[in-house]
Amino acid sequence: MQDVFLRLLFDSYCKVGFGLDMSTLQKTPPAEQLAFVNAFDDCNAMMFVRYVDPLWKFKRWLKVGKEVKFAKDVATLDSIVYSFIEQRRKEVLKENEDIKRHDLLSRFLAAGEVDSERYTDQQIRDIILNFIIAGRDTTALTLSWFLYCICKYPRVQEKLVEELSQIEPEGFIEGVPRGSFPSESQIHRFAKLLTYEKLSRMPYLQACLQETLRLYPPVPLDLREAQGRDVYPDGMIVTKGDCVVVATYAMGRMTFLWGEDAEEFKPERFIKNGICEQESPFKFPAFWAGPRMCLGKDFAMLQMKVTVAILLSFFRNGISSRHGQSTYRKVNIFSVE
Ligand code: HEM
Repeated sequence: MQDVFLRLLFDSYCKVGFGLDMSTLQKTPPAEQLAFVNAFDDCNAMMFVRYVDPLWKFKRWLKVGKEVKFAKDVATLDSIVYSFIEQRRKEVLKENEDIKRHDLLSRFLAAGEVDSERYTDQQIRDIILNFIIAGRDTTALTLSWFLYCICKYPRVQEKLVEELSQIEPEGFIEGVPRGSFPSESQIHRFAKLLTYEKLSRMPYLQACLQETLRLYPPVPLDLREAQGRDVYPDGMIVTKGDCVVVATYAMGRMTFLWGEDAEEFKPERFIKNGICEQESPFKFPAFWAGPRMCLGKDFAMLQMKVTVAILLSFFRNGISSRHGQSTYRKVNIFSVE
């Protein structure tokens, strides 16, 4: 499922970022799209290699090893992204209402029209790629761990499905033959019911996602370099240039923060009086805390809620009933060893 989520999120963020249908969820995506996603993934992996290889600059200068492939991948990304930018610039210049798009790229370019020196193509490339890098893997990994958790804890899955049944209390799935997959149009019809307001009124769904992020944060460690001397509340001294690591993964499992059941997947810990409470980001820093917090937090939560609502409303892991009778398709696609 992780691969499917990565593709889903890639398509989704490319749509929002560039206004493009990447179609990587298809069995055979178009060649240009495939070249883009492969170059994107390889560049991402190379960033980590550079992080741990102190000789990477030397290798780049010598044009040897992985640096050769990296340079090619960057060239592939550049040529594709710059052609998107050029295409959109032409559209924005036409000022034709019919083709006015709402993707980030068109918005940046339109803003640049007001003040033509505002963004260079390179800046726009970096903003859009950064948006996809920041959003795709984090959201896809959280969704993958979420599925793992609800398969491991069927009680939670059952409770969540019950909450999700409010979306369409009339039984949207009636008419779908038992044991068969719903059609695309049935899924689309259901997806249209998922308004922001409806999803905001689902405390258990929010709590399940928060609980997943507590136990399996997709950014498990975060680093900062101290700009000056500081003394921490426990007396530890940090001097200028020290590297400070915030271990978000470990923090999510600390019993003094979360209680003796810290290791347990228990969304109820966030629910108080029927409302899902937001923890202080300094206790729960999955999206970081302080001035450089994640800018895409609300967007990511919404994207995950929509995905979960659709998946769990149509596909479940061996749970049989809603209101006593199975009105959901019982398709065992999610199972945990
Ligand atoms: C579950 C999903 C996500 C998680 C857990 C997450 C987590 C984080 C974390 C921990 C940081 C701080 C990184 C650092 O400064 O070292 C961060 C920053 C950021 N995130 Fe996210 N993120 C998620 C989704 C997204 C999405 C969907 C977007 C964009 C649509 C996004 C955009 C950003 C941006 C632009 C920053 C940099 C903010 C700044 O430096 O001022 N994130 N995110």
